[in-house]
Amino acid sequence: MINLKNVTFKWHKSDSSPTLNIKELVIEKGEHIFLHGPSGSGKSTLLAILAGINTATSGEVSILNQNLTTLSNTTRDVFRADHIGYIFQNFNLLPYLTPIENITLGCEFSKSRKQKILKQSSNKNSALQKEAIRLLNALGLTAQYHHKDVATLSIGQQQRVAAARAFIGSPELIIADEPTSALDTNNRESFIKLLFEQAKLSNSTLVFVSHDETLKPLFNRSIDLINLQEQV
Ligand SMILES: Nc1ncnc2c1ncn2[C@@H]1O[C@H](COP(=O)(O)OP(=O)(O)OP(=O)(O)O)[C@@H](O)[C@H]1O
Repeated sequence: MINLKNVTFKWHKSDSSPTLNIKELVIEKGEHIFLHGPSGSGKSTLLAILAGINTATSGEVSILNQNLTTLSNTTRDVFRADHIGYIFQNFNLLPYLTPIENITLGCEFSKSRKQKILKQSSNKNSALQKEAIRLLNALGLTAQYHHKDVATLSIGQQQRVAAARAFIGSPELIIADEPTSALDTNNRESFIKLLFEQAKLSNSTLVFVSHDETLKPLFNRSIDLINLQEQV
């Protein structure tokens, strides 16, 4: 599913040492990975490389057998929209749209994700909306909030919208960057369990970043970025 070989990444050519220096990273389809490491160790940088938002300075980054380093920027953007759902640290939702609008809009960027939903539905007009509502309910946002502006929702509620947007159209890979940092421990665990349920339903691999090591036992495998990095 994910294969990294001899990957380095420098933010600037003049940097004396790379931010990332990873000899090998293999993640299998369906794994739920907990990625951790101290602040500044490069977790968000690595996620941006996996998502093709940034490109490796050297080495090979292969996702679903596609070497991202050989793709043009436009093709990489299409690849990301088709295969990757990203839950951002600050959610990146459009504040004056409703949860349903935010989620269905996410799907407009990928023909293949949209098609997956339309294929399973007899009513093509309402299929995307229905799927958005199913995901919001499954992720714990009750109907009374589905049509309110996202800006009026709490952080925990916005987080559920961001997760639903990532999952719509069942992308193969879900990347989550510290999405639980604003929640208390009980809510973190229950949110992660809901993420796992959706990941299972859509057969998605999950890479989840957090500082909070108490969450580690919930996952199949944890990766410490400090151990993964080659010392230079
Ligand atoms: N846009 C950028 N331009 C230049 N340097 C950057 C940029 N973003 C991050 N860095 C640097 O890359 C290093 C790794 O940052 P990154 O955000 O990946 O760490 P992190 O492990 O996700 O940290 P945190 O847990 O605090 O979110 C840091 O030294 C940071 O200063």
